[in-house]
Amino acid sequence: MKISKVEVGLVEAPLITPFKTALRTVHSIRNIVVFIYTDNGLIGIGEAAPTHVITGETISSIRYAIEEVIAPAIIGIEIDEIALLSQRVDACLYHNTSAKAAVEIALYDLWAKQYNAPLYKLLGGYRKNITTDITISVNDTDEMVKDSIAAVERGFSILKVKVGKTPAEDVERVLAIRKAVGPEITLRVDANQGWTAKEAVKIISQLEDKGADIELVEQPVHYSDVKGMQYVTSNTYTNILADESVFSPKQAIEVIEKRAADLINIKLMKTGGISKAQKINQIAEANGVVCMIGCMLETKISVSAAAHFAAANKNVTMVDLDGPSLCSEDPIEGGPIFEGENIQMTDAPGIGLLIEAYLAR
Ligand SMILES: C[C@H](N)C(=O)N[C@H](CCC(=O)O)C(=O)O
Ligand SMILES: [Mg+2]
Repeated sequence: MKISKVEVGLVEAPLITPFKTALRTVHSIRNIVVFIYTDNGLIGIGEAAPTHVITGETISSIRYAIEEVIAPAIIGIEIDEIALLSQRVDACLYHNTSAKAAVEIALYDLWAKQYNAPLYKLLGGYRKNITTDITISVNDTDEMVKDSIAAVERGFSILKVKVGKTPAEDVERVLAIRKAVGPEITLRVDANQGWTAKEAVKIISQLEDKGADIELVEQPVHYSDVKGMQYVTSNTYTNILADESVFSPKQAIEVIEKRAADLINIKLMKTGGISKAQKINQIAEANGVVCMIGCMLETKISVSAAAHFAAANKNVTMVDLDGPSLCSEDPIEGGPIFEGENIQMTDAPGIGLLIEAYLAR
């Protein structure tokens, strides 16, 4: 079963409310979708999010990378040579991790379909259900409190609170949300690189002292400031989660060796797909570091692949796969079932999406 054709298109989905972080504001999702065909008629699907502020990629760069560079490197190869295919995708160009992820997701979708098995079972099959958090965009405190209450009313028990845009107001923001949602709700805080190391220590210490009861703080400082993150990690009690600082297995090793963070956020759009995500998770697990699976602004296509990766791996204990929950419409049917905070795996082959129905629309 050989790869015969690679096609690239667009997938669009409106967001319920604008998505705002310290890095950007987005009003609707517009991502690349990739279809990979085999000579016996199977189709694999993948998706790439153009998160230029984090991966440096745009719609045009992803399209070019897939059509002009990655596709020629994989056409004609047998789908069961999955390690060779991953190596080809990785080696044919530098960086461009989301473009690589879209292709690798489609390849793994095909690989599992070939065995008529759901991908999460072939990757390890550790669990059938996972629980995602939901993002609260950074806004004025009152709006964030309102959004947090609405998220809890939708059934979410874990909130990922975005901060870092106006650091002087961040303690007030988080404390107001804690007061509004009560002690039972888990709060994660994501600064998206918005603080300096000293600011981070001051803000996190105040949150600790004032009883905000935060589960973790994600990427407090600039992605390249590994020493700064180490300073934050060693001068606070709260768990620090590395996000933008870890794209590759090598960066994971550096962060772990330097004790620059307590936890690692793995995203397929940063790793270039599933094979490197597996490697980072194994490195982390061997060093006693647990991982989060995260996403960019992604639809159910690539988030489904991330859910399969998370369900497969015991060491992935935290889930931030809220892309579909942030959208007012689902672009595609099938795949894992997203119901509020619960994501339930199914036995459908591959990542489980109904590609033919999507293409026929
Ligand atoms: C969507 C997800 N919950 C999230 O917050 N991801 C961000 C980056 C997303 C983006 O800017 O597209 C993160 O974890 O930093
Ligand atoms: Mg983050």
